[in-house]
Amino acid sequence: MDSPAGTGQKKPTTTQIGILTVSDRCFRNEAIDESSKNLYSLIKDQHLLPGNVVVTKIVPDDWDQIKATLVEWSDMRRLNLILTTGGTGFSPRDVTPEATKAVLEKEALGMTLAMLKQSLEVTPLAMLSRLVCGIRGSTLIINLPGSVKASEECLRFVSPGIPHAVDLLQNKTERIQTTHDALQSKGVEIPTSFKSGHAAQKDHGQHTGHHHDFPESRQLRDQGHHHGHRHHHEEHHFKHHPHGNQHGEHHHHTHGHRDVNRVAYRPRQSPYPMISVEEALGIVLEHAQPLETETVHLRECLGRFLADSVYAIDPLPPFPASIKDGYAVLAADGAGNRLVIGDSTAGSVPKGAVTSGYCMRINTGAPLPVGADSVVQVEDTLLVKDADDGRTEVEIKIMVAPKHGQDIRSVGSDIAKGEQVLEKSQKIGPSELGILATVGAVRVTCYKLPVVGVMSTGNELLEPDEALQEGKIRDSNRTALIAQVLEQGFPVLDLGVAEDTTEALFMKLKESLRKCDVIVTSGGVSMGDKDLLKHVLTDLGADIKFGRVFMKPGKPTAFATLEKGRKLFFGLPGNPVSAVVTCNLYVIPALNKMAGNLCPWRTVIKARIDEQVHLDPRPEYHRAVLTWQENDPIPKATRTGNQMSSRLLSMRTANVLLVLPPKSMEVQTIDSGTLVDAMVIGRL
Ligand SMILES: Nc1nc2c(c(=O)[nH]1)N[C@H]1C(S)=C(S)[C@@H](COP(=O)(O)OP(=O)(O)OC[C@H]3O[C@@H](n4cnc5c(N)ncnc54)[C@H](O)[C@@H]3O)O[C@H]1N2
Ligand code: MOO
Ligand SMILES: [Mg+2]
Repeated sequence: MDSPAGTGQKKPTTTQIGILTVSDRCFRNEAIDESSKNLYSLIKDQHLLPGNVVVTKIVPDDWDQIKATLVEWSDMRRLNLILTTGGTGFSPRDVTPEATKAVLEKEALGMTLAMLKQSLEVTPLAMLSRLVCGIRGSTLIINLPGSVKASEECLRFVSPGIPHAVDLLQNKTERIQTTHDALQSKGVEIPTSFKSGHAAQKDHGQHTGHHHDFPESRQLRDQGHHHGHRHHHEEHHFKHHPHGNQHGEHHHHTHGHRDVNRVAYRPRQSPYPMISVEEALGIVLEHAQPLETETVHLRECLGRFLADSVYAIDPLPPFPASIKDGYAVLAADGAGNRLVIGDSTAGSVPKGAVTSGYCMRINTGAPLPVGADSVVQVEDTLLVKDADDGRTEVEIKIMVAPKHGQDIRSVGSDIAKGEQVLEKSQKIGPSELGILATVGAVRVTCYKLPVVGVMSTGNELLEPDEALQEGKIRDSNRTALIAQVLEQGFPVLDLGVAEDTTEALFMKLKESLRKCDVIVTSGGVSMGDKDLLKHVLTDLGADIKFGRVFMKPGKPTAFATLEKGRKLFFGLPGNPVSAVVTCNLYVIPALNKMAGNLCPWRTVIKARIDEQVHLDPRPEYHRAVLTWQENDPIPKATRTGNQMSSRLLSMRTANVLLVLPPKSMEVQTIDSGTLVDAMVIGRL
């Protein structure tokens, strides 16, 4: 339903605005969405606000749809401003404020008050407006009333604060960078305190700009909001070009691309909103799509997922087969003596027919002879005489069940002709392979397996077979991650180690993208000045979906798609445990989904912790070993000692990750014996 409004291709640094109309009637086309049109015109034609309306949408007064759009526009489209109109009143269907609150990370009460205060001066009925304003990630969300008049009034009341708010929500670095460039463009000389080695190298070629780190003045700048003459510059600057000039051009913002070599400018706060594990996994699985299919020989498809259902051309058994070793008889003959007229052995076709008074010896799996309708197992017979003329007589000691077919597998009783024997998306294990063999399906259509490239990053890394050197450590992540992916049955490419330079990373990633469907790196995704991956990804045209997850270990995990979503990139944290844990949580489910597995989630079972655990402010994944006691169906979970994210020993023998909730005001510890969720990551 998104109608991309204002499709003029502006530079992406313009303030991006979305207008969300919440109205059952507009959604059902029973009313024209006048408010949205008016708001759009106020921004586009009357320039009430700087920026571009890049998307408008109408949703019904439905909590979920409002919420989903707000989340998508904030987290995925990363809009700077979302204006909702409608659904802020007292009628039963009015839920916009509630849906908005559900997605806000911080409320912006001042804006709400600004609108309500001035609205109340217009009419006391404004007290019935329940609108809400706030922040999600770096997006400002403002509820406006539904009517054209009230929504225009409120936008006018709140608009003076929006440009500044939007700017503050952008990464602070932009502010510092902007002020810095603005001052420089005004010819204000900024003291050069030092050129960092790398920067110097860079400067050497281009002599552009200076690489500075001026802690004291930056300190002033950081506090620039409250005092100091510099403030006026900033204030003046922002007033003058709040968001570039009227045409939305940007003079100073360098939103998209930051010069990562200006170490002093590295962000002080991550620009990536912290999202929950559930959201992160949801985003990963949304972008992990099943690959194309291919035909694979029976011998090569163990562990693969079927791309088509498989049917039986023939019935099984194809003939009525005996279940026992004994004698084929007519049930009607009941108990008594019989002359044996021959035998039917598996693999042969019996000659002759069984008639009343006669029987035929038969083996398990052998075809039932014509005329016979039951089999009596040899244990229920006696040899009467074995004449030397070959005429053998046996006594059938039991009454054969009146229903025909005793101890016979009728034609198709195991698999009927035309029956679906395997379903699309089913995983092919040993038994499924047997079924494929049964029906003669030796050429199997499966989903392709994603080719996974694993790369480590970091100047500190040595190969496992190298002796330690000053300041170096051995690379354990690549070995562990490759093994995890192999263990899941996916083809893996070892992409080696990229040292901490944008060039090295860029080249390696570009090269790897040609060969892999999925790239898994570890290291270089947190806040360090050598944590360059996220920048390089931007240069590669990646669409970074998230860069921080509210979890421990694994907080700085990054996920991106490349080549229009065809390739996935996982930037796992460098800490060895964080890398292995996040591979379990995000990479393995994604690979499974790409390989055609419709249930890619990890299995979570209940276990009882055997000691008191102190909770962390983040949801934590403790490594543990499950064991079963004879009298307790619930397994016991024993943790693997110190859970530091760097301590790979904590992964040793762990077969589950205990999913522990974050610490809260009410609960700081979990007592021994408590039932907790245990995500299965190893053999139980
Ligand atoms: N100022 C902040 N610093 C850090 C934060 C933060 O929020 N603010 N997050 C911390 C958390 S949490 C994690 S996790 C780590 C992740 O950092 P990176 O992903 O950038 O990883 P690196 O810095 O490259 O390395 C971290 C650590 O792991 C060692 N390492 C890296 N690669 C390997 C490998 N292949 N084999 C073995 N060991 C490896 C590396 O030497 C470091 O000791 O960031 C925290 N910092
Ligand atoms: O998130 Mo980190 O992996 O806790 O150390
Ligand atoms: Mg780091």
